[in-house]
Amino acid sequence: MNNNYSRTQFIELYDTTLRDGAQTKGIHFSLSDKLTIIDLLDDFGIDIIEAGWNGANVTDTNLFKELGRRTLGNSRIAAFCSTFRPALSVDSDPVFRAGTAVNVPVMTLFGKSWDFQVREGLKIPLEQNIAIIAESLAYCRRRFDTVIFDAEHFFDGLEANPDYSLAVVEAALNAGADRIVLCDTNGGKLPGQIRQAMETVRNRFPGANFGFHGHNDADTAVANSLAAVDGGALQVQGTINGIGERCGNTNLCSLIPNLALKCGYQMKFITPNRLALLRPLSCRVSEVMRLPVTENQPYVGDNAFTHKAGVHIASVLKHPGCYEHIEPQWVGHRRELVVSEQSGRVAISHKLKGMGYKTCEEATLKRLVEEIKRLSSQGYAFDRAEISLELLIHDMLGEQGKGLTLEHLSCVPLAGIESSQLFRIELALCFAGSVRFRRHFSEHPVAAIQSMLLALMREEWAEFEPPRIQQVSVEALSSGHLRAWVALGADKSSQSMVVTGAGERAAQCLAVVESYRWAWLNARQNRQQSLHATMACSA
Ligand SMILES: CC(=O)SCCNC(=O)CCNC(=O)[C@H](O)C(C)(C)COP(=O)(O)OP(=O)(O)OC[C@H]1O[C@@H](n2cnc3c(N)ncnc32)[C@H](O)[C@@H]1OP(=O)(O)O
Ligand SMILES: CC(=O)C(=O)O
Repeated sequence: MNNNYSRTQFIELYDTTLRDGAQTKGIHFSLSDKLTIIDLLDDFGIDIIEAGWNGANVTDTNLFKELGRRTLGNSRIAAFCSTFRPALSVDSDPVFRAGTAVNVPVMTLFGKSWDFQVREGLKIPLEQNIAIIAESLAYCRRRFDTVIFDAEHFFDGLEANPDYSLAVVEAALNAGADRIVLCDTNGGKLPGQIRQAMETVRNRFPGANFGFHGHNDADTAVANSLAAVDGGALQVQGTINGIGERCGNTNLCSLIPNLALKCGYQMKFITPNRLALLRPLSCRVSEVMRLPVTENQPYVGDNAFTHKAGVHIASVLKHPGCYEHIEPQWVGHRRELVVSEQSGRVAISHKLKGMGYKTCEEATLKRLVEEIKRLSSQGYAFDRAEISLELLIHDMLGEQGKGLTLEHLSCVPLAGIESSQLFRIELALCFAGSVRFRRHFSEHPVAAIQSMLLALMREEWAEFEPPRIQQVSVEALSSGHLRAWVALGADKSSQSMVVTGAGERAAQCLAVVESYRWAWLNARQNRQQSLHATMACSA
């Protein structure tokens, strides 16, 4: 494995998490969410952060007011807006006027570069669209340090009517655009097509600066971005975790390490130390978006360096390079080896060592492997249930009764959230004195409790009593109380428990969790596990 930072060319990173990312179904940024993400991107070392569209919604309007007063350490802020609308003018289009009335260094305008879109979307003559683009860009040229033109649907346009698409690019360059960003707006292109198109524009406009904006509808956005860079694009646009309209945008969490580690491109701020902030960045942005990072997401997902197959684990323990393409710490991740029905003796022996067992006889090891496979065939899943696995191992090695302790639980309203509807809930479970399970949830209390209960069920409990946990739901009552159901039996109605929490919101959360603890104790009484809770509520 080679950590290869060798090329001298700088690639400019343009993040559109807060603009194209905000176009994702289910994602809604508040003002403080946007400010938090801007700080994270700035610390990480993104060159340009597209913050939103002034005037398009209240949050963005307030955001640009706030941004006008701030300075960032590394990044420059871009505002996004369309060219003025055909029936209006630079002076009379209120959307264009508001969109460009911002105190930021970079202005990005998007315009049509596909004749079909001009005819069908704008319903105007092709020449008029070119005039609108030129005039809108010239207006911005006089007001901003950097002006970027996003040529929407450029690749579709180049295929359909190359003369027209290239004429749009020429007009944008002549009007003073610093970068022409070629957009695969419908996200259907493949790397070979992007490479060829890049060659065409580079030959036609030598010396011009191009960028690439890719969508992931054919699952090729990252590959297309790499092809664009290889073809001469100096700027790449994308989002954290690949969010964005429809199937999303180029995932910067994959693209950045590919550019740095695989292709040897340099990015102004992305040193090896900064690259090691990639996974924390991805997780933190996810947390702000209240969406989990997809587990199998390359580089940053939970499973990116998780080994499950017995054969893989046996080799990785000899040399990680046998089944890893880079070292996890380069992107701020860690290696994980999990035990399951896919394990052999090596994986389980490794687990035993980690638990402090110095030796284990071959016959015992074999018995453990067989028992794990037997239980797995009944629906137990140990790869997500480390503590359950450890309880089983202790039992089988004659050390029953080692306690499982709920050590710490706190529920704190998140500072700086204007709605004050969000809580940060922290939960730590200790087993045999060391913390084995820790989770943070930053959510509305109802959602947070659901997540917490489901996580507990999935990871710590359900494996021992698979049929018994049927459903958990939490509901906010109009009285301000929370009501929780924990359905314990095969027949959901017969053993469900209803608990109503009272008091302050944080205390309500704790009341519900306490009720869950009660359910847990009842469900586990046959196993005689002890559960002690110390709860702290700092609300
Ligand atoms: C490729 C991309 O991802 S572009 C992303 C664009 N982002 C968004 O749309 C999110 C934010 N948008 C909004 O909040 C609203 O759409 C606004 C405030 C921008 C505009 O709202 P409205 O004025 O009510 O217009 P509406 O959204 O209904 O329609 C968009 C208008 O822009 C026009 N338009 C679209 N592209 C362009 C362009 N490149 N140049 C000029 N006008 C354009 C459309 O033709 C349409 O006008 P029409 O109905 O007269 O044909
Ligand atoms: C500009 C943009 O978001 C697109 O063309 O997809």
